[in-house]
Amino acid sequence: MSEKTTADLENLRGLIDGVDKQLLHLLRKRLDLVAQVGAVKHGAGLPIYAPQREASMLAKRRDEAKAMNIEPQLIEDILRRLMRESYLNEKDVGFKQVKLDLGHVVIVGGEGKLGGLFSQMLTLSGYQVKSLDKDDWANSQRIFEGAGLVIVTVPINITCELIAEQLTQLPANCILADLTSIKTAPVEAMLAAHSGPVLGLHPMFGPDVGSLAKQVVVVCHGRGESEYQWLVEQIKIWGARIVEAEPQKHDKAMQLVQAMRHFSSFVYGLNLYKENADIESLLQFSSPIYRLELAMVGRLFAQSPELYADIIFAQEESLVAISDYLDNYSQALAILKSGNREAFVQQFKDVAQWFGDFAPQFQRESRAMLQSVNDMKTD
Ligand SMILES: C=C(O[C@@H]1C=C(C(=O)O)C=C[C@H]1O)C(=O)O
Repeated sequence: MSEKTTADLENLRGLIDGVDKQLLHLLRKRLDLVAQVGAVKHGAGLPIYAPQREASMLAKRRDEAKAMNIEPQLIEDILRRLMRESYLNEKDVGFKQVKLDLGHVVIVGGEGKLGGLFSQMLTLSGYQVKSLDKDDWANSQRIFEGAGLVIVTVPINITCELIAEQLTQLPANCILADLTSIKTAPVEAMLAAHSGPVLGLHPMFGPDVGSLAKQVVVVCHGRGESEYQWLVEQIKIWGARIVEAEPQKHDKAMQLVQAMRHFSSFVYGLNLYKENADIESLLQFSSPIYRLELAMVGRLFAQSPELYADIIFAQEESLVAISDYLDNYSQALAILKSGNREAFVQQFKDVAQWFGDFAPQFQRESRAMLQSVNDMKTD
């Protein structure tokens, strides 16, 4: 059945359609300007992401919106979405090549998704990239000859063994790097296998990001920083933020951020499966936050089980973090079973106090996310 309407309504809708078309023309104009910005940045070697320019632009537009009686958050939302588009469009122009006399790059595991992304970014920056995968080891000698950078991005459980067995004969000045999501053991293995420059990298994002703008790449220094400083600069030009970390400190954080978090998402999914939950009807009854949570858990199961097994099994110490979680769950459940509402409320307050200013900050951030979850609804 078609929706009801009136002549007046249709008239107004015609006018709105006209305004929306004008918006489209303005968007085209903005995208063309951004493409020019991309070309200029490419020439000048400037990063794709300019946070200060963004902040000052947003502040001005918010003020102007207020003066025009427009909700400032409306223009901010629109501009942030447009800026995301800008990063993708700027990327297509390519990036300045920081190191001109490198020789070629070899990506060990280049057929993997993350390897593919780095291969694309390096190619867009003018480097010659060769991929080395399972079937290519017979030719590895030839592929490594003249290489200026070798990036290892293979499953965690074979990374150290592969480095120790296959990467001992690299050219002396070649930089050896890895993208593994743990850092202590791979960096040690690289330092032992190769006498040249070594660094550990951990991109804190999945291969489906589209652009590296605002994404974080962790850098663990190994040896010969001055030799690989250009690579760090190159990654910054792609728009990423660099966070330097000691490998041990990084790995400790991963026990909570990755192993424990992914494991609890896994159990959440496992529980829905065992309860034979009806996702369709759960979604119908779900508030936006529940939908977001379900999306976060559900997306895990759209990915590779091996990848998550690798991440969760990577560090034995993660078992402690995961067992602690289970203990805390049991203790909280005991409070619930005992019907001690007071104790629950007290613990809630303790945790809230510990979160401090982060709690209201997370509430603000999630409000915007929840609103866009709601915007996505179509029926
Ligand atoms: C267009 C630029 O690049 C990026 C995109 C921006 C935009 O779309 O307005 C603003 C700043 C940059 O992060 C720029 O630097 O001006």
